[in-house]
Amino acid sequence: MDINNSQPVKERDRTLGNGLAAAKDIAPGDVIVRINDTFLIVVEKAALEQVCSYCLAEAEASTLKRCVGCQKVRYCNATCQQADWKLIHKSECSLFRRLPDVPPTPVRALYQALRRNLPIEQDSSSISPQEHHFEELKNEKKTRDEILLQARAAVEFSKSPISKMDDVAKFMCLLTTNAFRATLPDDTPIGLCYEPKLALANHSCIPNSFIMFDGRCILLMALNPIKAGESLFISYVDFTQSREVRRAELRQRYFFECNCKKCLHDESAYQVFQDATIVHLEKQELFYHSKSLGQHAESRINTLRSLTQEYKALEPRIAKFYSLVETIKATATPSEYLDSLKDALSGLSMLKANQIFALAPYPMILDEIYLTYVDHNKLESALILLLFIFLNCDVYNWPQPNHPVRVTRLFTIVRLLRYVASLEASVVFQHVPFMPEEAFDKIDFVDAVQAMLILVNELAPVSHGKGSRFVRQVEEELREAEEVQRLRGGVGEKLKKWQSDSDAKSDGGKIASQIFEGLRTLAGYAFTVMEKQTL
Ligand SMILES: C[S@@+](CC[C@H](N)C(=O)[O-])C[C@H]1O[C@@H](n2cnc3c(N)ncnc32)[C@H](O)[C@@H]1O
Repeated sequence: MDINNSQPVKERDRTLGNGLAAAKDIAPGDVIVRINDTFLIVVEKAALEQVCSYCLAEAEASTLKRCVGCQKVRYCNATCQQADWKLIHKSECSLFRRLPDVPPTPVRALYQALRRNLPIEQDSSSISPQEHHFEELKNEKKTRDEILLQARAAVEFSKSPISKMDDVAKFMCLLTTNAFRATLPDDTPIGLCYEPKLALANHSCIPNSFIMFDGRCILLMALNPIKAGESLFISYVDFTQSREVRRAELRQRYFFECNCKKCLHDESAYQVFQDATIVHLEKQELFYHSKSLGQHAESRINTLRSLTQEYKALEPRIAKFYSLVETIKATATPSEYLDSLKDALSGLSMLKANQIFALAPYPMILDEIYLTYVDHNKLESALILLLFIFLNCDVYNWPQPNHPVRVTRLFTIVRLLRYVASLEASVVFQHVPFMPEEAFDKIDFVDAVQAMLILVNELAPVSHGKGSRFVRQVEEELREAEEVQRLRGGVGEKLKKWQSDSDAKSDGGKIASQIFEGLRTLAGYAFTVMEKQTL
């Protein structure tokens, strides 16, 4: 499935600088570019215990083998260790042994570039000219000092000639503007990645493509159908945030004012959803009916139009929420933090009354509450809240079903369902005594695990790439779920049949429909949960 790297044609767009464009017509979920061995990847300090420093596979620290020399990095096996030794660790290992701590990630990136003799000079023929905002960064004293300090450290550590300082400082600016956050399949950040070919992709708050990592391999994948010659846009920021938040981040880090359609007209998630080209997948349809999502979005757009003043009046409360997360989270006890989140939510009661759940910061507050439940092992409540977030926020904020954030959410729902499935019903009720018994009536959680995994399995190749680690993991978990079902002698075979024929009217289709209806009912208790669930 490799695509020739030279296929995406570069185009000169006068307003955005260099960019990428599609070389041929592309369908959602297609891999536009696949680069098997990325130019530069550095695992950050916080992830060193959690991932193999060469192939970037996640594993328990106890199963990864520590480098006996520096004791800092870990590997899956001897093959990964030898490959990394050859690539960079031979140098880095002795550096780590000399230093009291692992140097900052950008310094290690520069060090690696210098030790590997990567072509970092801007006029180098192997790196096409890229925006590095050297002048802008130079003008900000704090940033300039930091960049110079980091460049000096890298030059010193790598024993490079001091004459390289200028190039190194420029490359540092290039990294600041062009590096990607390397991530695990579930979007957990694990380091820094620089890939010159893909760094040319420009930004839009309504992107038509996205970056995906699969170990050391980096993919550019399509969200929408894209015609040959059309520009490719990824999003540099969380595009579900408000326009102010997005623009501030883009200005500060990338030095431009975003003028995409969403920014120009301050479009809401519901408007973007209505304009999006969404591929309807029959199995997913049984969980969320896209027709009713469309109707709901349309009526939210009308409601928002009639509530312009009231919505404007919420701005101070919204600003308060952002400062809350930054300040209180670090100092308050978890219970106090949860109470503040609920306060923030009740300050936005106008949005709840009008069922406008997809607008920032409503989903962010719900997310924080959900994460607080997870952190405190309130997993039944976390499940109910996540189902609500998925069905009321995510489906609008990430309109394309193959968006990796959406698919990862579904997979997290599977994990929580599996936890509940492992408990006796009476134990579940003890954990959430405030839930009425009938809330769980319609659901067999073991069946629900299988049905949801079928949805994730359908999406994983178009969200994470065919044959990727994530796809293999989902396939493995689906096989396990089927085996459990086989031993139980339940509806597993019928669901399996539905998986291959997608027939909503078949026995399996009807069973899946009932399961999803049960899950939607459960999501309907999200506010009961938030009212009653303490830590
Ligand atoms: C990662 S680079 C993308 C490639 C860049 N256009 C180039 O010519 O090298 C990021 C920089 O591209 C420019 N850029 C990207 N998206 C843009 C947009 N939507 N509007 C204006 N400038 C943009 C900004 O200067 C930004 O700092």
